[in-house]
Amino acid sequence: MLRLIADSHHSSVLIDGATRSAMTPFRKRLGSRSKPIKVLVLGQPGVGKTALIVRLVTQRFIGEYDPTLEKMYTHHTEIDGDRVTFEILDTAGCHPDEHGCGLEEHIRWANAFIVVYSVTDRWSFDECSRLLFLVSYAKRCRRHSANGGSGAKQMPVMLVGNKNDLEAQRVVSVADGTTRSLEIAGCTAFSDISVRESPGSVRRIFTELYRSCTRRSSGLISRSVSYGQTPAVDIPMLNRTNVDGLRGLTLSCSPEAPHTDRHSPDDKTSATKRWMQKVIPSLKKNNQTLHLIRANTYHEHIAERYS
Ligand SMILES: Nc1nc2c(ncn2[C@@H]2O[C@H](COP(=O)(O)OP(=O)(O)OP(=O)(O)O)[C@@H](O)[C@H]2O)c(=O)[nH]1
Repeated sequence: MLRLIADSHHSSVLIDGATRSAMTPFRKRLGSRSKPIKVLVLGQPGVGKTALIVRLVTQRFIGEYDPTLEKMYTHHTEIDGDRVTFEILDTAGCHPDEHGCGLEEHIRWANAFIVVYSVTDRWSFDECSRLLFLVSYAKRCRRHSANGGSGAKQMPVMLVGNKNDLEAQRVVSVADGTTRSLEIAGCTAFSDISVRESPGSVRRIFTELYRSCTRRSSGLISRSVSYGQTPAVDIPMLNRTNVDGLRGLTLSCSPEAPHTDRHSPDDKTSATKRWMQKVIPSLKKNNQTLHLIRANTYHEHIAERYS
């Protein structure tokens, strides 16, 4: 069994099964959060669930992971000055139809969800819909249960397309992922990343989950989309932004920054607009509005509206 060792900044412990617990020293922070955020990581076998979690807790990409064991990880970190503990359950390729899989129980246990697919595997993407449906159904049940409504709205669900370093083998486009995340009720964010190439994107996913749980991400923004920073992507780097007064999907880009798009001779702004043309129909269908915030005018909160 793989055992992870605490590093200097983020004390991280792997727990065998869900029953054993472990504590590691943690230096005092300004703020604190006593309740751990329980994150359930779902997805088909081989999409990179374990790699994603291991990347978070060790900052390493190990390459090969035990495909059969279900594992619980505890990760202590600091976000926005708060001490944060994540309990992360890796469902290890558990298929929804498998007998004794315990998926429903896991969904009940969790208060944040990451549903992972591989951008090189269409089936893993299609199966996400079912997982997202199960999660969203469980959330609705909690909301309607006698006293269970309180936390239901704060249960973020993130759809993550992994392995975008394998651009040549990509069969699920970023637009597909974005559209799916907009179509499925209860999905709060979408990210197209490479666990292997972009450790920062993994960290951003968990930061986003924490902020959603604590309602610190702008409540005005109904969805968020982000990309791992990799030269292989055929669209520019876009980040979710918190901008007061805007509803819908908000993106920021840096048109003045040197573009890293090796597939297109266009500058970032053109690439952004091209990409938006693909996404806008699905936004309209879902009554979403897309705002493009230029990074250089971001602080003045000047937005160009595309709707
Ligand atoms: N190229 C590439 N390979 C990746 C990436 N993430 C994971 N992998 C590889 O994909 C394979 C499967 O990764 P795992 O983390 O074991 O996938 P899993 O979803 O946990 O699989 P199960 O445990 O079977 O459910 C491994 O060989 C990883 O090295 C990535 O971002 N890029």
